[in-house]
Amino acid sequence: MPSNPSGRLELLPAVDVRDGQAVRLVHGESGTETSYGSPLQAALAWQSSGAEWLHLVDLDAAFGTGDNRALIGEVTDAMDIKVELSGGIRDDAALAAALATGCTRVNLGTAALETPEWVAKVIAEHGDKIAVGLDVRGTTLRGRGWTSDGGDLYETLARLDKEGCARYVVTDIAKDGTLQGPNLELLRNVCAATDRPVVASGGVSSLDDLRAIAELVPLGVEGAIVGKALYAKAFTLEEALEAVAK
Ligand SMILES: O=C(O)c1ccccc1NCC(=O)[C@H](O)[C@H](O)COP(=O)(O)O
Repeated sequence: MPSNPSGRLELLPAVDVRDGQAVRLVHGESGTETSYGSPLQAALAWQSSGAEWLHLVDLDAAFGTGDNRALIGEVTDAMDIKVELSGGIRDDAALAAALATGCTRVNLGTAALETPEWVAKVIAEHGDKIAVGLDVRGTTLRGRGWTSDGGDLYETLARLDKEGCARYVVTDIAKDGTLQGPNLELLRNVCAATDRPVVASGGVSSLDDLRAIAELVPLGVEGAIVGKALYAKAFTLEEALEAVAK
């Protein structure tokens, strides 16, 4: 089901923060960081290039190596555009801190695997301010910064659908940060299994990749997160927005 009335694929440039720096990882693995400097400067650059969304990740919170909460708050505060916050949001305190930044929505990952009752409760309380990140290797979900196994993708999806989850952010970890192209088959399969909108994440390498994801909008893909390709200057955000404009 198309969720985006414009029929246009939304783009979410990513700023992943580790130890106060904007970084990119390969396969989401700690220790594979390439640093790209100030998260605030990166976010402001995407905003001035015309982004409607920012996908902002606290990698330290995701890996359990601390957090960048103050910096994440500063970046979110500086944005006039919509912000999706991800990374380590696993309890009431972290969720309250994330929502208090004024972000548009938060992305829960590990919690959906380890504390499903809590996730059902916050979905009921906060509706579409909550998305769930389905981070997979094959069809096995991964949690804790993608370091622990968390069950079957489609069983979890069916449970979350029943609980009223508004939206899913689907990442093929094997593709993430590799510039190898998105997993279009996975996106098609997830769209076939749920009527909720899907945000695609991981692997985008070219404008043709974005055009291929945009072809899936009628199936239910609403947006695409773009990280490494923008930092590696494979294309500009302006070119990306133009490529998916209807
Ligand atoms: O989102 C998370 O919580 C997360 C946790 C642990 C490792 C990575 C995590 N997110 C990574 C991203 O969301 C990337 O920014 C996104 O998939 C972009 O990928 P790419 O375009 O391949 O750089």
